[in-house]
Amino acid sequence: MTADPPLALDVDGTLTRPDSWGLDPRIFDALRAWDAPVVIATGKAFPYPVALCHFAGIPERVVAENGGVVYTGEEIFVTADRDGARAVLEDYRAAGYGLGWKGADTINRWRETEIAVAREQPLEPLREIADAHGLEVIDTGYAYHVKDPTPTKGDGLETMAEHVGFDLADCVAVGDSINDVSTFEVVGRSFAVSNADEAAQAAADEVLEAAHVDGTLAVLERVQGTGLERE
Ligand SMILES: O=C(O)COP(=O)(O)O
Ligand SMILES: [Mg+2]
Repeated sequence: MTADPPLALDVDGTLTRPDSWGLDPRIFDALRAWDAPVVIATGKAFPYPVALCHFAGIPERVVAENGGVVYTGEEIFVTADRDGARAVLEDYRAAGYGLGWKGADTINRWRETEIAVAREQPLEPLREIADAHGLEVIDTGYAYHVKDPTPTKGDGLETMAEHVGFDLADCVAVGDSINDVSTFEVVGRSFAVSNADEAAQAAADEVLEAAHVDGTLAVLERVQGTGLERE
């Protein structure tokens, strides 16, 4: 029997609706029907992709916080610490800036290894301060992430593949931004949705014609049943 290939899917810009914010509901059935490991690889804090898997009714296999936290469904790996990002935030605040999130900042509340800053905040001083602390700022198009240059989503995916027991050469990835480049570098087949940023488009094996979840659903249709032969 031919199986489906393992998947590594980004969330924002990749599983979301083209016209507005939030997941496109069509993705739930597609993920649930998938006959191979599905890894949600995101820059979002750990609980978000766990909840996505939970409500989609699929095993919880997540690479969160751009690789800082990996949950294989059995074991949690936290491979970065947050002290550096905290120090950057302190200096950024001392310079008169802030995180920029409204309400109780649920974006960062459960984040364990990095800090996300709203994109309305000034980027240059954040970059300068992060640089002075040996950290980087990546702009996903949804937030500025203050993080260690490693681990990356790709590193997290390697941990996942090793523990779940699939081959990354068989894995298909879809993403939309610079934080997906490391994913694209470690998988067998990579696709950037048409709304992807320059870095993701350049790194992907193929840039799709369709945007957001329409692009992702088109990939799923195309690669379904193209995994390894199984007994
Ligand atoms: O958290 C972000 O900024 C983007 O999230 P994503 O990696 O799922 O697209
Ligand atoms: Mg994204």
